[in-house]
Amino acid sequence: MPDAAPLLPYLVFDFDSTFTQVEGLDELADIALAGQPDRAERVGQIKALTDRGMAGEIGFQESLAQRLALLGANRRHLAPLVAHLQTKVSASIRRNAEFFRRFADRIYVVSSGFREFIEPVVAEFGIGPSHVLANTFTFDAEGNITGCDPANVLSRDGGKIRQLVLLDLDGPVYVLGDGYTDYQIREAGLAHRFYAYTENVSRPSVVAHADEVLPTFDEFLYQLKLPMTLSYPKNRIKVLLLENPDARAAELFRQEGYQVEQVKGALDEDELIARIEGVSILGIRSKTNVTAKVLAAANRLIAIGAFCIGTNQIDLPEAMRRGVAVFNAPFSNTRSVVELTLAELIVLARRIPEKNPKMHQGEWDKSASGSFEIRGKTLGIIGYGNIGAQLSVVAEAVGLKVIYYDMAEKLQLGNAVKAKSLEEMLPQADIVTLHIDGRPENQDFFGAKEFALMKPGALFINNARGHVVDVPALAAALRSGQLGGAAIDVFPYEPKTNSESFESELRGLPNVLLTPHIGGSTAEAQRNIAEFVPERIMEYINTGNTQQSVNFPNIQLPTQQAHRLIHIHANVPGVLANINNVLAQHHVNILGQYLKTNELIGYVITDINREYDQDVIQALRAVEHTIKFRVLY
Ligand SMILES: NC(=O)c1ccc[n+]([C@@H]2O[C@H](COP(=O)([O-])OP(=O)(O)OC[C@H]3O[C@@H](n4cnc5c(N)ncnc54)[C@H](O)[C@@H]3O)[C@@H](O)[C@H]2O)c1
Ligand SMILES: O=C(O)CC[C@@H](O)C(=O)O
Repeated sequence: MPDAAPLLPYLVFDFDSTFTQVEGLDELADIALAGQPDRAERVGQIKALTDRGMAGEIGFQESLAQRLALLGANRRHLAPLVAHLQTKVSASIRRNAEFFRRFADRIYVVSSGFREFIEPVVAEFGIGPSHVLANTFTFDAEGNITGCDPANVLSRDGGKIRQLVLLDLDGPVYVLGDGYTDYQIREAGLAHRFYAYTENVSRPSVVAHADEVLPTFDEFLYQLKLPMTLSYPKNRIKVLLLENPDARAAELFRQEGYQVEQVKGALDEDELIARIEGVSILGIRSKTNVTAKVLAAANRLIAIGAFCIGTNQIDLPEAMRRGVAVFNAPFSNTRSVVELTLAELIVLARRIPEKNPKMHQGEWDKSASGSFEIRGKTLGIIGYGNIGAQLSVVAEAVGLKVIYYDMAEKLQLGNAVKAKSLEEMLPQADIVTLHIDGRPENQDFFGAKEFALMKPGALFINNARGHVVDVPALAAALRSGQLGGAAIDVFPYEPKTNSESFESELRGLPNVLLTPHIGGSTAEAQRNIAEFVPERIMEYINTGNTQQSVNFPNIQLPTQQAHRLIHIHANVPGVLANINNVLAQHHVNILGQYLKTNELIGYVITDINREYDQDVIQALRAVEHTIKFRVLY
């Protein structure tokens, strides 16, 4: 980017809750009052006074005098305070430390806080003492803080205004701060713009008066086209979370600085199309179908997070064609499904689905008829993937014999025996459980023919996907007694929200346990998923690494001191050569490059040695067959 120094206005920064995430005096009180019985109460009083002062409810001088009286601080508390504040610099300011060092002569920190702790904190950012305008403490002979220097204009009401008059800056002035006194500089005509800085605190009375609101410093740099560490402010990234994933997911995205919007249930195609514009990250579970039409309407979509294992609800090839990476949580709820399946096969073997409702109706039906132990029985597992294989181990531990069938070659665990076909397996199994994935080819995978091959009176479990079983055939097998019972957690159509009723011909059939798709619905699984998926997506957005993506070539390139470019293109010959020709024509040196392709797309991460200019970016975007191009940093 070109050097913006001559164009840069003077930037006047507030310190407390703007440059740093906290209020210096509040933190000093916390340190000074450590070990005192009334610490919490006094710190609370000091914070309340700070807030009232910042919101303009009481005069600054009055707020300061009252706070200092409560403080009881000493000179020896200042060193630990500084060390603490150095760890509390606002994230986006620390991220752009280079900007501060480069333009330090245009930056002033004007604060009603105290020079004793501000100077050492901002020094790390190249801002020298002459560009720090703040109060100074007064001390008694024992080093106790007694007050502040009354001669300093900043100790009085309207102090920041007077300070700006004294500064007499010879160019446009932009003020960035979280407090009312920062806005007053603009109100007094001493600044051209006031930016309400809300990264740490957002005060309605201040925001209401702002020319612009800045959720981060990146946003300021982006708006003014100034050099910045990120290529795009994180606060502009919109996340839409559907189907209520664990609250941790929204928390992690918000911590990253993204805007998060949540919808409790699933959305149908039209509803999603109406919401998807401007969304960069879409989070769903198993009930929202992300179709080609939805993807066509998604003008800013970078990634989709499936907060579950299954991804059959997403048009993965179309997402790929549009350069949208999809991530899921392939193992986070595996154990939960295994435990449910184990419980179900015991419960079905004891005909509990029939006995429990009878008890609730007052009927005592004590009988061993149709009940059996699972010890020594044969469990047939269809689909020996993550869930099927783990179930195999647990089932053997409780005395079941395991026979499994999978279309792919799988590592045989324990004493499990592989069946070459369903025809070989089904007549042998006392209980059959499905754990295949939901790919479209598996539609009606298990139907009348397969039920007929099972042992008469055997049990059937489907915790995989609803559409892989022919439900009318299942109902017929249950009614005829060919099946002794079934546990079903997944259905071809599932209600979108808890307020929609559940319709199925399986309702009311004997020894049938129906559950509302809760195989993975445990606190542990949901928490694991809510961490796993956002972490993968943020890693992709921040570094370009596609590790564990279900539709993108998986690339993991270590970060290095470089600028990183991400290029997604149709997998046709010559694209990489064209990218490298553009870089060579612009004299850009490649420090590292990795290309991986799959059947539809090519994905290239390129690390380059110097700041890119807009011409290179435009030329790279124009490379034929480009699907998406992103500059990461
Ligand atoms: N009920 C729930 O809440 C819940 C929770 C998690 C996962 N699931 C579902 O469970 C299923 C299994 O999950 P997983 O993590 O073990 O998946 P996985 O991908 O690890 O395993 C699936 C296995 O099925 C095999 N397979 C696919 N189609 C087959 C076919 N036609 N014939 C034979 N084998 C076939 C694959 O080769 C693979 O080994 C998925 O459908 C998933 O969506 C449901
Ligand atoms: O929680 C869900 O909606 C889906 C759970 C499960 O089917 C999965 O695919 O992980």
